[in-house]
Amino acid sequence: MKILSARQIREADAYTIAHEPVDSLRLMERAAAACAQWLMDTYRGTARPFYIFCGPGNNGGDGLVIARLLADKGFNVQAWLVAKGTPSPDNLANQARVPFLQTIHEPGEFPPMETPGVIVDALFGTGLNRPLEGWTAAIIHQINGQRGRHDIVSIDMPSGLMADKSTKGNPCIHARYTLTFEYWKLALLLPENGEFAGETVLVPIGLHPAYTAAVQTEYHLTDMEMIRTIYRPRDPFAHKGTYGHALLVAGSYGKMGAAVLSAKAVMRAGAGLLTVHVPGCGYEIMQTAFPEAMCETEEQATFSAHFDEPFRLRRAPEYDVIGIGPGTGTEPATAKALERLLGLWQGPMVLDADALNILSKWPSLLQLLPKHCILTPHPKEFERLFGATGNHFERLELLRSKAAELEQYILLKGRFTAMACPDGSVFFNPTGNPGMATAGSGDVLTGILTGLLAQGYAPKAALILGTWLHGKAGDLAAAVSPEAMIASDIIGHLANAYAEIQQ
Ligand SMILES: NC(=O)C1=CN([C@@H]2O[C@H](COP(=O)(O)OP(=O)(O)OC[C@H]3O[C@@H](n4cnc5c(N)ncnc54)[C@H](OP(=O)(O)O)[C@@H]3O)[C@@H](O)[C@H]2O)[C@H](O)CC1
Ligand SMILES: [K+]
Repeated sequence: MKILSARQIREADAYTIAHEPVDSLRLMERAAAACAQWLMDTYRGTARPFYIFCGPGNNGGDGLVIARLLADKGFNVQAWLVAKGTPSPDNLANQARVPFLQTIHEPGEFPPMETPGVIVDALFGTGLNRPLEGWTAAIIHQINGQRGRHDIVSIDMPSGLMADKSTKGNPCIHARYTLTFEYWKLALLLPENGEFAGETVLVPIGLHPAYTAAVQTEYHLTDMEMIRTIYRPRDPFAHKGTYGHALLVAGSYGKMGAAVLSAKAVMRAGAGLLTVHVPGCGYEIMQTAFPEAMCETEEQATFSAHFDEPFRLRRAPEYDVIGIGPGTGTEPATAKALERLLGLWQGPMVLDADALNILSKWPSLLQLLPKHCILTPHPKEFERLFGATGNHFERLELLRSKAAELEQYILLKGRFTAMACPDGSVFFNPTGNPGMATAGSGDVLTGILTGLLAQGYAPKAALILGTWLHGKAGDLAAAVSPEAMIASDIIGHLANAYAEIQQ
């Protein structure tokens, strides 16, 4: 699913009006009707009144139409025009059709709204072109002050957020729900805005599909159609060699759990064969905890500078992919081992956790990486690798530029994990939940990605499919209890996540 900028959304709007028998007033009617329907479906039977705040532009116009449609259906509705600036023509036309419309001229006129109800925020949408200040900012603060008593539902965007620029630190509505039209907006996917958007609901309003098909965008949200295109069903004549041989380098004294979790995920993702390379202290743990994996060891409790000996150059061609990092530690000897490994190996690779921490301690190693590896930092690891940024739009830009410059796939973990590709495109992943913020969750993702690469998925396909599977399995695990779920539960639900693709 493409993510469009505010400018592209305006173009989609204009294209639809030019190529369909629909004018802008009717398009507003369509959008508002979809919102009114959602509000009725969600709040029917609650007897909650609707308090609708309308701005001067077309977002306010949507609010006016919503007010009329809800009132026509017999709901208890009050609507206010927050009057500043010249209204748009479609806004003006709809003002005349809401006889109960009142006007707020200054913050002192903010209404009492005694009965707990639903505040509809239709102040500003994708037309917001500068931060809110002065008395509009004061109205925003007053609405936010009502959060305990009323649900706040924002139309298209929480007022105060710009669709594709940072508004960090500026006044913004804190919505419980955001009903956004037709396309996801970049701002709704970035963590700095998570507290404002609440739960985002995508509301189709019938914009012309030809525009969407043709428009070029760097940003995408993974959807089921994409996942079904990537997923390859198994060949009935397959044998274990068909699905590749992965090498996982993981674990150290006290951190063998990371290696075990990651190893299980490699196999559950579908790899044919797995060898796990662990320090000697982990041999029995690995063989006992996960007999499906082969295990090779070295003497030390961490990886030694002689890592290339057990790994052995002559054996390198046996492997289809190497996953490295979970629980390895960042001892200088382990860094040396990674350096040697990079001298031996130029195939597919996943680098996570301590492998990334080693890269940030010794950045020259970044240049030794084979092209098109997958790097999976969480925000702190990302910052250690590439530096801090002022806001999450800047961080996204840094992610994109580093993926292009280094010719690597870089996955930045978050609610909507962002996956940057060397060609400049970025895919956001919609699956996952806060229950996955639990120890070992990242080790499982490393295993899944390694397992998919082993099977011959290209890095971009493995990245998009693997991240989706990880989040989906997490969602299935969290369905029982997000608090009680642990990383092993994600592995336990991978089969069901695959089953969702096949439905
Ligand atoms: N996507 C679609 O196809 C459809 C979208 N709809 C709705 O339309 C809005 C976008 O409407 P638009 O009129 O372009 O913009 P807004 O309503 O969001 O805001 C414009 C008005 O706000 C003023 N403005 C902008 N920034 C500020 C600010 N910081 N402080 C105060 N006022 C501000 C602006 O005034 P100017 O002074 O800049 O001229 C405008 O008055 C979209 O979000 C949807 O809700 C359609 O209804 C259906 C199709
Ligand atoms: K809004």
